[in-house]
Amino acid sequence: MKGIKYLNQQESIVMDELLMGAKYGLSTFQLMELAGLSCASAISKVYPKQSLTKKVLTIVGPGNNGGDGLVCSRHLVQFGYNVDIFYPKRTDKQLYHDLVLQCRNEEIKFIDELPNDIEKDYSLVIDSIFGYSFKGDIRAPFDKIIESLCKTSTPIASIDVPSGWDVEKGMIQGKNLFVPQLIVSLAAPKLCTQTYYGIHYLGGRFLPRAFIKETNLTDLLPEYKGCDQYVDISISSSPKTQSSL
Ligand SMILES: NC(=O)C1=CN([C@@H]2O[C@H](COP(=O)(O)OP(=O)(O)OC[C@H]3O[C@@H](n4cnc5c(N)ncnc54)[C@H](OP(=O)(O)O)[C@@H]3O)[C@@H](O)[C@H]2O)[C@H](O)CC1
Ligand SMILES: [K+]
Repeated sequence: MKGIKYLNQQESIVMDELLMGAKYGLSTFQLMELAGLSCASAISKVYPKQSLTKKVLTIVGPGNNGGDGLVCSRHLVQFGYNVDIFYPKRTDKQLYHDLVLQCRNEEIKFIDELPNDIEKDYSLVIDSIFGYSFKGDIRAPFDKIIESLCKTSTPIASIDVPSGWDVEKGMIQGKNLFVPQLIVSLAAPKLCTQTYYGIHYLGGRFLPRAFIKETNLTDLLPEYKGCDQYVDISISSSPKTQSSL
C-alpha cells in the first residue's frame, strides 16, 4: 500500500453515486447493511461485550448515516449487546420504516428523550447522527444533542464522521464538538479523520475491484484480513499519505 486515500465531501458523494449507478448496480440497502455490519463488528472488537457493564445507546440522525446506526444496532443485539436507540427526527421512507421495524423485532427500546446523565445507564454511545453530507451549523434538535455528547464521560464511537465535525476540516476551533474514542470510517476515510489520534477502523468492505481500478484507489486503501469486516487504520498502525481520486 502506498498510503491511504482520504476523501473530500464531493468525492464521497460522487463515489456513492457511482457505486449505486447502472455501472456497478449496488443498492443503498445492500451498502447500508454491509456498512452497519462492519460497524457492529468493529465496535465489538474494540468494546467486547463483557467489558461493558451498562447498555449501548445509538443516536440516529435523519440520513443514511442514521440508517447505518440502525443496522449496526440490530447486529450488535445479534452479537449479544443490550442496545437502546434515540431517533428524534424520523425519515418517512420505506427503507427507514423497515429498519425501525427490524430493530423493534430485536426488542430494541426506542427512547423518547436523551437522559441528562447518559453515563448513568450507558457504557457506550454510537454516534450515527451525521455522515459525509453534514454541512453548516448544527440545526435543532441535533445542536442540543451534540452539546450533551460534549458533556458526557461515556465513550463515543462515531460512524464514518464524528457528528458536527466539518467533513474536510474536522473540528473547527471555537465550536463545541466532541472527540470520539473510536471512528469507523466507511469505504474510505474522509479528510476530517486524517489527523485523528483515537482508534480508527475502516469498514464497509464492499468496493468492487473494477471500481477500485476505475477510481485509482489501487494501493490507496488497506487490505482487509481474512473475512474481517474492518481493518485498523489508527495513526499508530498505518502510514498516511494523501492523494486524489
Ligand atoms: N459508500 C459508503 O460509504 C456508504 C455510506 N453510507 C452512509 O451514508 C452516509 C451519508 O449519508 P447521507 O444520507 O448522504 O447524509 P448524512 O447521513 O450525512 O446526513 C444527511 C442528513 O443530515 C441533515 N443535515 C445536514 N447538515 C445538517 C446540519 N448542519 N444540521 C442539521 N441537519 C443536517 C440533512 O438534512 P437536510 O435538511 O440538509 O437535507 C440530512 O437529513 C455516510 O456518511 C455513511 O454513513 C451508506 O449507508 C452506504 C454507503
Ligand atoms: K456520525
